[in-house]
Amino acid sequence: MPPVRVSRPRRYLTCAPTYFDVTYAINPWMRENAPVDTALARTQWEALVRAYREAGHTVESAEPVPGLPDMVFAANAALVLDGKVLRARFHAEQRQPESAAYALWFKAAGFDPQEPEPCGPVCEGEGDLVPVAGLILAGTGFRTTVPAHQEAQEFFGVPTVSLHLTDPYFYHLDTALFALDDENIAYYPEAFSPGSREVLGRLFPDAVTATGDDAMAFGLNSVSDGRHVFISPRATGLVDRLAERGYVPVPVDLSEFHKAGGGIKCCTQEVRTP
Ligand SMILES: NC(=[NH2+])NCCC[C@H](N)C(=O)O
Repeated sequence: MPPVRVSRPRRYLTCAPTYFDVTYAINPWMRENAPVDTALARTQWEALVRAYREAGHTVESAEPVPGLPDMVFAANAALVLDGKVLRARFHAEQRQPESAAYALWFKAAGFDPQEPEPCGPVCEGEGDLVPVAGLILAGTGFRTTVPAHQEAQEFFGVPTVSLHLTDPYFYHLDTALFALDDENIAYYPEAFSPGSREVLGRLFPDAVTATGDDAMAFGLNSVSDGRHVFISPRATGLVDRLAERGYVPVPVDLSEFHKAGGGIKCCTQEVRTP
């Protein structure tokens, strides 16, 4: 019998897809996909918010800004740990204004977000920084750079572990790995360099690993509250493996957002307060 998994209530920051679209291409998904169905995107995003609330979580929203079609991907705007907000410095020029737009929400919500140095290293928030097991797993290769991992370590006083991503379809760490709970992760080993794979194997010998099909279906871009795993229903193999381990998969299909290279986790920033 798998263990009974226990959820912890979470606070999630999102941004409505009012201006969501694919108008430029900064990852391979954005080059290959048909136009976005805006009405369907809205319906899918509302289903995600509903699923979070039904599981007992708090969902808040930053004000969407016209001309920022990727602002719906709230995960990238910052990393919040212990109430401390490390703001993003985006790689793509088109996304750079999002950092300040989200800072307005953080200030209004009573946080004191740090002011990122204009010429500092690229850091795409929770897209590449995943807190778990007393560490921050930190992705690099396409967006966030290693100096930003060091910056995060200094800022939070939490050890960072740099992991190298090698496949452009998995350009953010959160497209290839997610935290199942405070101790364990699920990931797609082939998205990482051989050395980083070995590191993950040593740190998480009990991890759930996913296949290429599950990963391409955005199965690793999931959100877990420790019990419920909000996951793409297209990642069928991973859904089954999680259920075998005692997690409760909650299917939410964000197919319209896949066209921009994003899924459930990308649309969700976890606001961790003490
Ligand atoms: N956390 C994420 N993986 N977010 C997805 C971001 C998608 C966005 N179009 C980009 O390429 O930047």
